[in-house]
Amino acid sequence: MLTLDNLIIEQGDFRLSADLTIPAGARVAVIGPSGAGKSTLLSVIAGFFAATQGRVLWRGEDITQTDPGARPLSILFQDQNLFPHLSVTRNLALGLNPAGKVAATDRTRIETALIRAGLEGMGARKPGQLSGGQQSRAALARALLRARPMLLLDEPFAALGPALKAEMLGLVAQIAREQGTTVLMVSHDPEDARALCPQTVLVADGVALPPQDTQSLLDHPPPSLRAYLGA
Ligand SMILES: Nc1ncnc2c1ncn2[C@@H]1O[C@H](COP(=O)(O)OP(=O)(O)OP(=O)(O)O)[C@@H](O)[C@H]1O
Repeated sequence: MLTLDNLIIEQGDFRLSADLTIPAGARVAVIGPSGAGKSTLLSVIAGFFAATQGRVLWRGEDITQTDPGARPLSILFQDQNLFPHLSVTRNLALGLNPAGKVAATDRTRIETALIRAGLEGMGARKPGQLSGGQQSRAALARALLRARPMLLLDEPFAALGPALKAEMLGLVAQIAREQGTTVLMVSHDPEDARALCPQTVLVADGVALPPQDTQSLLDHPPPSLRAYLGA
């Protein structure tokens, strides 16, 4: 269970509050107007940005001051996921061990993760030698390998075509089911939310609301969401 306990997040004039709980193993979309604070909220959970007030708890344990690398989560962005100068295998190895040494047992696990992500035999390539979709797969393979309890997704598949995006979302859902992962996914596409996330956190008007049913939220959007959806 992820708890955001009376969080106040401030950034210049921007202010966002969040007081909510996400059950362990839930798949939750984070949607709301541009600039509402979705990415900032994920940054606070990941530990890249400190809230002004309040606490972040995982399974009741206060992780507010925990270093990003020691938090029980992986995060995927639209870009900046892979180190361009390292091979795919070494990029994945960094997910297992920050020193990046590839032990023999790790090699087997890495190859298995690559196969799962549809990248068999591509471990020696640099990210620049992969297509955009293959780079997304490699980043997802690294998250799969890390097997952290939480997966934060910040529009990671936005640049992909519809078929590839659907495939990647399917892979996320499969991994999340198998590993019992709690998924929080920022998306600008309501259909992504419907496809992957039964629950949604609406971020609008300075507040991140507790998760609510995705279907009924999108079918009956409040005014703050209606304008954004163009509904
Ligand atoms: N470094 C910064 N200093 C001050 N304000 C910032 C900074 N970075 C972002 N902001 C502001 O914080 C607010 C939240 O930004 P954030 O990127 O979290 O929104 P978002 O909901 O993810 O937007 P989008 O959907 O457009 O990606 C915005 O109003 C933005 O202008």
